[in-house]
Amino acid sequence: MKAQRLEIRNLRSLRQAWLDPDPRLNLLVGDNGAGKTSVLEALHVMAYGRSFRGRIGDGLVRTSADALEIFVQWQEDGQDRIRKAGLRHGGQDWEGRLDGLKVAQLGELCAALMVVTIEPGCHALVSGGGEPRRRFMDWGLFHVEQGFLADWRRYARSLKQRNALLKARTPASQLLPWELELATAGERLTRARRLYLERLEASVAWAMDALAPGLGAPRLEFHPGWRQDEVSLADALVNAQERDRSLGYTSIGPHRGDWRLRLEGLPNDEPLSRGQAKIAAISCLLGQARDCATQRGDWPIVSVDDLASELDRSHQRRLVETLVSTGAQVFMTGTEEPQAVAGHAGRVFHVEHGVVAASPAT
Ligand SMILES: Nc1ncnc2c1ncn2[C@@H]1O[C@H](COP(=O)(O)OP(=O)(O)OP(=O)(O)O)[C@@H](O)[C@H]1O
Repeated sequence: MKAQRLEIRNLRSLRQAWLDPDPRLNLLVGDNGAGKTSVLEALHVMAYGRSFRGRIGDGLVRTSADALEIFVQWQEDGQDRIRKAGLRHGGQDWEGRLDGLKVAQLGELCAALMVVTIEPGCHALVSGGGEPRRRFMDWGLFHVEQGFLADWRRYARSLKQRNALLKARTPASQLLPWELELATAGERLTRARRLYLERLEASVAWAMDALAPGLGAPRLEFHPGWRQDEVSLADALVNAQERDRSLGYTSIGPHRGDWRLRLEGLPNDEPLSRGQAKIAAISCLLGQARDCATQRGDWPIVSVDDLASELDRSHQRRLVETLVSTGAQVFMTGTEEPQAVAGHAGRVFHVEHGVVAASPAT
């Protein structure tokens, strides 16, 4: 995917910004607090319905404005059709348009535009809690597996119902229909997640080999969220009823599913440094982008916020060269032009006090 036009209004310090990006590497340069990350947040919001720095309601709308506005025009690789998405979001209320038509759900915009964001906090993907890893799996499946979203919604709906009944201490017989629904959708979700991670391993290995061969071959170890090797989800839910009733929520199932990155170069699971964790996480994200490209014939847009954060020069160079070799469109921020980017940037944007200005690449 190649963004041809990006317009942003009232997002943090950006009152109004327009960018006509290069189809390859775009560099956003400026001092701390200038508004570089906010440009990447705009792309991320359109692709995920939230920022990588929190929800839209949590300070994304410019102080004194009612709502932020984002417009993206892009073309999918190998397609003539020009696509356009617009979003106006006030933190609660929102309006979205896709190719000129009003959308009923934010998910329609998220399904259209694929963006993979590499940001300073992304090391949490390998060293943090399960939530970002579940989102990672489900984002990949959402974009490459038809039918996954329907199963995911079915699961989320029945989980909500079961939890409400548990809280109300409803008799076990009334839980059963929801448990059946939960188990059917949950087993399907789990099968899709397992197959996805098995396939993804090769793409993560490709990225790891390019970025940090010393860490060795990766293995993505799947945890379904219950003892799937011993019992079906339907039986596990019945077995957990007593405990869940006292807890007031469903304690097992795919909503507790997870995966862990295991590295051949660290056979005893020695802890990774922050920089190593970041490189490992970047490898997972790049692997995911490559899997999308293989499955859909179209690379997602890749955003890299603060290239220099946690990465030494050699890893910065490896990352830039790997990204350039894929042909993906890349947006990258830095307080100055990183050495690793020299000669690669198609367009440089200078960001100062919330104003974005393009200048020819040097
Ligand atoms: N809701 C808001 N309204 C107005 N300004 C805001 C709002 N939220 C944040 N800001 C301002 O926007 C700026 C943050 O911009 P951003 O994080 O994009 O900068 P940056 O160039 O990426 O900085 P750094 O290099 O430090 O990461 C800060 O100056 C901050 O005070």
